[in-house]
Amino acid sequence: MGLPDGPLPWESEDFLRPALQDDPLLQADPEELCGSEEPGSSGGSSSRTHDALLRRTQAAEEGLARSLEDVHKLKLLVQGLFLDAETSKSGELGAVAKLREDEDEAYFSSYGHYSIHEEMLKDKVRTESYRDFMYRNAEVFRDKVVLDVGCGTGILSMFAARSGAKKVIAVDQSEIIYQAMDIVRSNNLEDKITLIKGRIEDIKLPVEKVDIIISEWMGYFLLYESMLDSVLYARDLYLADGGSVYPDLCNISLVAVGDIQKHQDRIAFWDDVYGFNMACMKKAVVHDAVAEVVNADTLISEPTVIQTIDCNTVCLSELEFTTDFCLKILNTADCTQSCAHSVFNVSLLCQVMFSTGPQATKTHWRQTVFLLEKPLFVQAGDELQGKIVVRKNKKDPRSLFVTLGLPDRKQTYSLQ
Ligand SMILES: C[S@@+](CC[C@H](N)C(=O)[O-])C[C@H]1O[C@@H](n2cnc3c(N)ncnc32)[C@H](O)[C@@H]1O
Repeated sequence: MGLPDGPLPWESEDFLRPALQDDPLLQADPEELCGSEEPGSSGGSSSRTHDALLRRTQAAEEGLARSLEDVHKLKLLVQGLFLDAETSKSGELGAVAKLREDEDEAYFSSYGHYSIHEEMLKDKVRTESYRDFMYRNAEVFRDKVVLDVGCGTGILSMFAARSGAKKVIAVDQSEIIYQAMDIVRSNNLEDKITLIKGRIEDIKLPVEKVDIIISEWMGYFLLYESMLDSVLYARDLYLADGGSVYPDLCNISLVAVGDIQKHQDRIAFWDDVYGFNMACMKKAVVHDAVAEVVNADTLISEPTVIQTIDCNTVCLSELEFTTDFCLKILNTADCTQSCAHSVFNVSLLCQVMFSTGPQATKTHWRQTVFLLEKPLFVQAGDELQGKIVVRKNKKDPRSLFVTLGLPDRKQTYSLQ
């Protein structure tokens, strides 16, 4: 897959101009439309704004109707403004929330199959960390209303219920929720856990506010899948003052790796494949970030944190970032790749944390490897300076582009 090449049609001003140039409301500053209302308030001006926007959408549909597709894009834009106005504390609406159902279908159908849930449930580091933090902090959950964003089989909801939550609302868009309904009944927790099928961005919860949001939203390289966007959406709309999102603190670290064997397997391999030169394939190979287990013996630097996320305060824009880093080299070697991993932390009374790093117990996330096209010679004691840029793919906001700048090179990788 190539790099993003310019804005989508509805992102360009030219697309909007013919439709909107005479419409003062749609030309208004988005901040004016958002006003200063609290998220979730059913105050008049947001719904008025919504009505007015809808009226204008209808007019736009009648007047414009360049094609059904154009009208759909316009509706999306208006819907985006409406949601901004009514729901988002920060005034931001993530690209994931704006995805059409058909654009996001493959994502949710992948979660409909039992096997992905089996893999996650069998990842003891992950699942036991969630269990331990809820069971050991039962006083935090007692009599609370809890929202589980993306409940899957319902495992986190059931941990929360067993920890004494008064009510748990479990939401998932994928078909796995039908299994969760059976699972919850089989464990006699139907009085406590309410399951709702739908995207958190599309449904209305049966309560105005929740005390706690739990979610297992973490993807490869922490941010792949962009599911954190959905958790932040839920936080801004439903979390009561003084409420908490768990896990709360996460970070992404980078470390240098010297693994010539792995490099040859993936790069030099193409020079001679059964006697044929396939070197042109290298260009494709080096742009793919790969999730794999890195042998801890091949690490040649100290890890360095490139991003810290506090789920209670982070805003959407911070999920794309640029960070300068410095890797302290410990061993003289050819640096063949860098690898990223995450640490998840739940800073409660009884703190629980786990790492997906190469030196920790293996998890289903493994590590994310960024292979260097050509190895880079480094010596013990060197400080390898670099810059990392993380951006969502505009054409597919659940996937990411990561650009790694090192002293004499720059490479962009895609995570998809
Ligand atoms: C990583 S799985 C976690 C499942 C479960 N919580 C667990 O810990 O085993 C994420 C789940 O969130 C669901 N999900 C992702 N984004 C969602 C959204 N915006 N609305 C509703 N469900 C969502 C997916 O369908 C998937 O089942």
